[in-house]
Amino acid sequence: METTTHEFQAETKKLLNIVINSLYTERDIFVRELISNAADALEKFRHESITKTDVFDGHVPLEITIDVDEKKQTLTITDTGIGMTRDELEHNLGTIAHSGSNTFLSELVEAARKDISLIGQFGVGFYSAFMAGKEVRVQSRSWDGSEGHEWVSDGSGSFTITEMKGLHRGTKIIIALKDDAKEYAQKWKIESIIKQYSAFVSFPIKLEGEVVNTVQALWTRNRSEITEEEYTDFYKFIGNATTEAMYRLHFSADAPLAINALLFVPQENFEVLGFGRVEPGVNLYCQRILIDQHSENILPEWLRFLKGVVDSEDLPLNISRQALQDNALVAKLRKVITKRFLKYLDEEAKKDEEKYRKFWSTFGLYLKEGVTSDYEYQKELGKLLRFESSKSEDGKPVGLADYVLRMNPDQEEIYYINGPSRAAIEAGPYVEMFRKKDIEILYTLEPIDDFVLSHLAEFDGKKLVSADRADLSLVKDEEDARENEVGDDGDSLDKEGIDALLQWMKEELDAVVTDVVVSKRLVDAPAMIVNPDGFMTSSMERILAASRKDQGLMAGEKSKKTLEINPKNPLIIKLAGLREKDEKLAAEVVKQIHDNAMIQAGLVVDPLEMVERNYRILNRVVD
Ligand SMILES: Nc1ncnc2c1ncn2[C@@H]1O[C@H](COP(=O)(O)OP(=O)(O)OP(=O)(O)O)[C@@H](O)[C@H]1O
Repeated sequence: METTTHEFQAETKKLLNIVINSLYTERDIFVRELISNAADALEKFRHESITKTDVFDGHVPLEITIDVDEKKQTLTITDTGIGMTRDELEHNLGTIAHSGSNTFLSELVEAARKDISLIGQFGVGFYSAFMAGKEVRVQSRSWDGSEGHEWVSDGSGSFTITEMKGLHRGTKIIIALKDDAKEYAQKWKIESIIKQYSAFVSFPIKLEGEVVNTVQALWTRNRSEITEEEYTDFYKFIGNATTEAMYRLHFSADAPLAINALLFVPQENFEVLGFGRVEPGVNLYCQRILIDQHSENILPEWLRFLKGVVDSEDLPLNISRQALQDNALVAKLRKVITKRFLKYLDEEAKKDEEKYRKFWSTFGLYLKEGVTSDYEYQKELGKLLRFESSKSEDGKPVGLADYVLRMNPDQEEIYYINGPSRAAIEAGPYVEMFRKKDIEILYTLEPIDDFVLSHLAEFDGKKLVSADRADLSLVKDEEDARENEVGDDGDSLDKEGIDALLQWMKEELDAVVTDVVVSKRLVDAPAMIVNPDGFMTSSMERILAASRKDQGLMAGEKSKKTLEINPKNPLIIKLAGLREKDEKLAAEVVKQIHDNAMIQAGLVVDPLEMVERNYRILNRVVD
């Protein structure tokens, strides 16, 4: 019979190399990977056979069989699943099927370097067979009934495929074990791995003729009958996790939709650990039959960190994966489950804020992503956001609902200001008036925060307002206004002096500001930059400029700012005097004040020009 020889794809060779040489401490997972592939193949077959009648070997029971042979040192895993045609064998077991295989690989290398045990979370897939096998044979026959084939490789660089007659539907994997992997030919060893990793596989696993797993869908059982241990074991199984989950939500509903959902929040955020974007971790079932693994449809993208299952009897069993995407029922399910989960988080936060804070620091970024990308859940998400504030303890962010409770009776808006750190914000000009009037202000310390709050726009009927807005309504009452206005107490400038100074400063700064005005808000600082348009905050502007630069785009038109000055500040008072004596130097000082205020706003100035000017001023000082 004709045998063809094929080279592994370059990426596959790399992967094989890693699998064989660096993952040996995590060897046990290869059993889990092969069982999970077998279960996938069975699920696929079950799903397909619902709609098709002409399936090959239709009478064969759906199960996984495992046999060990201590004498021959082999381990054999057989499934009666969907099987593979010749082409599928060549393609699926010769290349890396994952999308973006190269990124996957580099992440894998990265993970191997960091913490080998984390790699188990990703699933190395079929190739993990070579962790323990010196040779792997895959005999497979597709459910379409075409002739079966055998695939053979020692994992070094190539594989062969030969036609093989008389096979049943499904796949048999025969692993000739390496000398140092003999233990995998022992029944107890395999049994303990199955108990640890594969207890919840939804098909019988027969080890040497004996069923060793409980084939029951945990999520369909009554909550009160499920033990903590069972939940944890199930989470470990479904999330490939080694620890228990941070949060768990198990809920059922009958109307308007029949839903059974079991969702887990992991302990770690793998995206920030440097593993790239995580795949969605929730599987969609209909009456216990898997119809969409790692479903992208059942939850919004920003909940991709969740693990678990959703089962709904209302879904048509024969729905194709493509049809799921724009199925109205799936959209409804998504909405119900998402809202329920967000409500659950809010309840948990109320019960144990400390624990929720841990969740927030690990997964808060996803919820922020939700606010900026999904209008539908903004109200629910708003309650879950946390920020540091002028009234929060360092490192203990507060929620918007708490802020609202503490608001002054006459306060109508919720204020926030962006900055690189609590210390930097508190030393800056924007919080001065808030401090003086004892009004709480939120500190947005992350680049994305201002986008989040501007998308949210309001909370509990109160507008969210950045404190770098020009038209801040904070100084409303006349008293304040008067207090901050120019007095004639000799310490400050008179009205004419001020007007003249403003006029002149405006001329000097004409190219960079829209206006120079007397501030009603500054208490100590000489000046600050505010945004006249009130839409973009300085932080948002900085980030957009940086991202344009990253993308190699031309810098956008810079929006012009307004400079507010404090006529009670000694520097400003003396500036008027200096102007009379040495207008040239005074003009340099004006420009420097502007640049300083820009820097405090987190905005970019021309460093070359600014440093040169700074030296010119210093030279005069030391003269
Ligand atoms: N027992 C099997 N029966 C049928 N097809 C299989 C079997 N094992 C593997 N395959 C096919 O080979 C492909 C590659 O398997 P591999 O385990 O490397 O990746 P995967 O299963 O797609 O990804 P992951 O393991 O990360 O879930 C699978 O997608 C599947 O199409």
